[in-house]
Amino acid sequence: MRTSTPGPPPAPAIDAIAWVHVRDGSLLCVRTRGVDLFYLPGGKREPGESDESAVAREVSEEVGVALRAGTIRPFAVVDEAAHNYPEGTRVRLSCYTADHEGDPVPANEIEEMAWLGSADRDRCAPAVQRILDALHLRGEVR
Ligand SMILES: Nc1nc2c([nH]c(=O)n2[C@H]2C[C@H](O)[C@@H](COP(=O)(O)OP(=O)(O)OP(=O)(O)O)O2)c(=O)[nH]1
Repeated sequence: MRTSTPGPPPAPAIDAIAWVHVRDGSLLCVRTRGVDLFYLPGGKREPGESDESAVAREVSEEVGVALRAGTIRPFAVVDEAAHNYPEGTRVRLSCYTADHEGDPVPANEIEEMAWLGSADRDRCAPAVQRILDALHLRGEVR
C-alpha cells in the first residue's frame, strides 16, 4: 500500500529572545558580520536558561551593556520569516525592554550597530520590521 506524504515536515521555528531599546525616537539594531540585514540584539537561549538571563547575556555579548535585573519586561512575541534560513523557516522572537548600564557599542560578531527608524525598515529583518512598525504607530520611533 502506498501512503501519500505531503512533503517534509515543516522546519521547527527558531526560538530566540531580543532586546527592544529605543533612544531619541530610534531603535537599536545590530548587523552580524556577513549578514546583510539588521536584527534586534539577541539570540537563542542556552539549554535551561531563562529569558531574562538569555537576553542579558546576548545583549552583553553583542553591544557590551548590562541589563538591570528587575527591569526586564515582556514587550511582544513576534512570529515572522527567519532571515538567513531556508525558505519557510520561522523565527519566534520574544522581545523584552529593560533598563541598562553603559553605552551600547558593537562587540564580538557584530559588524555594525545602528539607531533606526521606520524609513530604514528595508534594511531590517522581517521581525524587526514588525517591531519598528509597532513602535512607529505608538509614536515612539520616528
Ligand atoms: N537576534 C535576532 N535574531 C533574528 C532576528 N530576526 C531573525 O530572523 N533572527 C533569526 C536569525 C538569527 O540567526 C536567529 C537568532 O539566533 P542567533 O543565530 O543570533 O543565535 P545565537 O546568537 O545564539 O548564535 P548561534 O548560537 O546560532 O551562533 O534568529 C532578530 O531581529 N534578532
